[in-house]
Amino acid sequence: MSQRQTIVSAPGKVLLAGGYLVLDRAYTGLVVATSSRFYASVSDVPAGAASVPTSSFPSASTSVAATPAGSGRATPQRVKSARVSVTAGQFPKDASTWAYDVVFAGENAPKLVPAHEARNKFVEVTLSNVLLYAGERLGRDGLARKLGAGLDVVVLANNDFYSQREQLAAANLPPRLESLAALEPFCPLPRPIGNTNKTGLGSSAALVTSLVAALLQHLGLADVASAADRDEIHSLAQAAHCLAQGKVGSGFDVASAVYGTHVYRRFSPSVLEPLFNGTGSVLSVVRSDAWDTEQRPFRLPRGLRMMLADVDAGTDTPSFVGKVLAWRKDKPEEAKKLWDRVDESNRELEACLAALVDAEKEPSYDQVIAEAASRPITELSDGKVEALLKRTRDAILRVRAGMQAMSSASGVAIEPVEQTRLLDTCSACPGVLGGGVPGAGGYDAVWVLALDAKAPVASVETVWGGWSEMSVCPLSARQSDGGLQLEMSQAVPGLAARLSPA
Ligand SMILES: Nc1ncnc2c1ncn2[C@@H]1O[C@H](COP(=O)(O)OP(=O)(O)OP(=O)(O)O)[C@@H](O)[C@H]1O
Ligand SMILES: C[C@@](O)(CCOP(=O)(O)O)CC(=O)O
Repeated sequence: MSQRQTIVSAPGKVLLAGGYLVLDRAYTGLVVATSSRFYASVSDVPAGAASVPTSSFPSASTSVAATPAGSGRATPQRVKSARVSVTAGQFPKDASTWAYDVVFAGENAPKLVPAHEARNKFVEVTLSNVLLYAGERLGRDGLARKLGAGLDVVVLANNDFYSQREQLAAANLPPRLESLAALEPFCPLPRPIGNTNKTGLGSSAALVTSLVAALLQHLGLADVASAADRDEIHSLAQAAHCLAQGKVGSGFDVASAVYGTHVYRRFSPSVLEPLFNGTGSVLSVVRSDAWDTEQRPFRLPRGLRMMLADVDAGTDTPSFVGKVLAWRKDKPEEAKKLWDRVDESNRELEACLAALVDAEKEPSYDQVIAEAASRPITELSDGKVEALLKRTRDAILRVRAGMQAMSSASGVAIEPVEQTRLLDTCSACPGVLGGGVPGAGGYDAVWVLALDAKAPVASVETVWGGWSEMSVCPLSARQSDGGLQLEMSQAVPGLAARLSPA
């Protein structure tokens, strides 16, 4: 008999503008969700296939869930054991399955006892927080009933989340968009996740968010189609992602995984304090009135296309955030002026894109876009749409100038000169509005905003393909407006095959 299955997907992210600023609630960031998605599929373990109700590894005293406030120090009681396993479907199986027995301590608090030695912090912290939340809502017996013999979870990411250079080379394919389309969906990767190169689309945020949403949907605790439930999923996913990271970032990546493309204003980090210091329960934090995050609607205009590339400069981009923030603390007045200037450019870019969205209703809009695709943007006439395209190009250049100023002031290579050369060359192609380094910047990736037509896309691809200073490999993702989505396995190419047992 086939088991009940729930699949939820969450998009990847690109922070077009607002890197560093978005860490501060005074500023916002322009985050674009990608068409590349992360999928979490949850199925019931068939009754009778339950694990032996004791775990051989390790003892229950090493269980991983934080005990929620007020639940006491009761020793876990093995009133009922369900096995929850998570498998990263495209990675080598022996190193990519994480399994836990769920045991109950005190009144409602479920704990996870690892069933194997393999550990994955993001998976583990997410599962434990979802179960704590579910235990609080359903009570111990209610949750035990819902879990039954357990849950089998499979997570799969679109190819874009991981570098496909090796797969392309193995298939003798050049790093071009058409080659990416020739790779099989959810292409198997040869090494465990920790030894696989990621591309910056936010795999951990998309993993945590899709996992939280799929589990809550499967347990009947949320409906991803409901706006109120999405907010609750968002708060729980932010909490789990921050706990797994051991720090509180801005959270724009989790927000875009939930809500899709938008203008993001962060939550006050203090909302999560009770979880970090063990004074509050997961449910009380998720339902706290202190969540003050904001999402302003925003999308890219019709006829524009976001292109992405994974850059391999042979240089590891270290974590820049600490250094930039240290500089900001050291030079508060200089930093405030710079932050305000960058913010002005970011808001100008948002305003230009919004004005273009508004201009979509002009009868000439599509024709102007089609004609502009074969000409340098600077040479366009002063018609309404043409002028908006030129203004958008200027705004992108100003955003980049701000990031370059941040680089030289803080001594951190946010837009390194190698990236400046690449971006300037792309920006000179016909039909290209401009580009930038996403998020924290560095050597790892670039985005380009072009008119969505053959000529600009081909010109940018040619620049990338011939670039010798660094290896530039396109990603197949484009922009997408949507956030969390309930999925049917048959409707996603390659998904059903990857989900069915070999
Ligand atoms: N397919 C997957 N299955 C299970 N866990 C995954 C998967 N992909 C990523 N992860 C988890 O996310 C971690 C990587 O998170 P980290 O925060 O270091 O990167 P990231 O910022 O999300 O990277 P990127 O933005 O480049 O995707 C991995 O160590 C693993 O725990
Ligand atoms: C520097 C920062 O503002 C953006 C980091 O973005 P990314 O992970 O490099 O895409 C940090 C954050 O927002 O948490």
